[in-house]
Amino acid sequence: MIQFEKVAKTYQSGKQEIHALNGIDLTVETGEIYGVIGFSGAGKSSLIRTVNLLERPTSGRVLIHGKDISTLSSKEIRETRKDIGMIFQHFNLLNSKTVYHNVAMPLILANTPKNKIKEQVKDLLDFVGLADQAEKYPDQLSGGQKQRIGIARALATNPSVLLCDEATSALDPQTTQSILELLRRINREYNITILLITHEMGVIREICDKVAVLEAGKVIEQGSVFEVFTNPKQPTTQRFVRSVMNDDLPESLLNQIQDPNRSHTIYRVQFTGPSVGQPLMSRVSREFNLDLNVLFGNITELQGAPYGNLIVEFSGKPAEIEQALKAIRSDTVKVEEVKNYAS
Ligand SMILES: Nc1ncnc2c1ncn2[C@@H]1O[C@H](COP(=O)(O)OP(=O)(O)OP(=O)(O)O)[C@@H](O)[C@H]1O
Repeated sequence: MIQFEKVAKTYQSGKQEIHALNGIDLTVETGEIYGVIGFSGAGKSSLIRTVNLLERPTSGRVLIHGKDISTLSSKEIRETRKDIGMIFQHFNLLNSKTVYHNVAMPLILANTPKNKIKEQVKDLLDFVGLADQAEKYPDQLSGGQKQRIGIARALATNPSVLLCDEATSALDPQTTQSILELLRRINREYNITILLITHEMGVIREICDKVAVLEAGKVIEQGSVFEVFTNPKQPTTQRFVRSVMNDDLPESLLNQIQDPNRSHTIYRVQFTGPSVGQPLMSRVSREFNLDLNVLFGNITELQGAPYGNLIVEFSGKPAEIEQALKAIRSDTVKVEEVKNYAS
């Protein structure tokens, strides 16, 4: 478990103070994949770097498995660092060393016997799918392969926590997908807690259990990925969710929705879980004698559960529309009027 308690970080840049983190409270439970998202400068790197003391908080505490890391002795810090692996956007590999040597490095530093190192590096390279690349140098590998080496190296000391600093930001979408799958395997098979930072909401949707949105050094929204994606409250969160939920309407429809003189009312209908796939709209249309015009619709999967999203134009008598909305709404179906789609 990782706990941030009122964590603040202020940098001194000449005479100027930069408040990168302004009182972060966040708990990452053991076994979770927790994503922190934010635009550039939000404070993501500063936050993740406090976990392994690459940065020390100016105030507040970071606890790992209940222990305040700022109170540890140098020996305890070395031990704690072995328990926390980290991977980076630009991989941070030693280009003058072979793949084998890069992965072996943390074990060499920990004075592990040579035959054990050999055995462990073989297992790690097998796990990341690069057993046949041991004698190559990083420059001879693709970005995805380099990140796999970074992951193997991070796992060498058997950590219980893995920190991922924009680990897929330098990779193409297909390679990103395969690295995210590998991270999910690491989490599921070894029960390693993963804290990742990213500016890509797709990464959060793909593998995270929980998400926190960071803005100007503050957590502005947090919760399960399902909750945050289906009901984003803050404008910044809404922008991030929009960036991946792909419900952009064509320009002509947007104009129609935003026309203050339009006579029909437009609603967003969100279905979750068992309600997805039921012929609710056609039933309501028949029952209440309404014309329903579906302007947009998609079904996606969030954390293994289906989630449907429709933008529907309702035309009919206001009293009947009101009745129909009442009939549609339930625990798993949310309806709200779309007043300004672009906002
Ligand atoms: N060592 C430093 N000295 C001075 N200011 C810094 C330092 N590191 C970060 N900052 C500033 O702190 C703020 C937060 O930076 P940080 O790198 O944590 O954000 P970020 O969300 O990770 O951004 P990015 O995605 O661009 O890396 C920024 O204004 C940045 O310029």
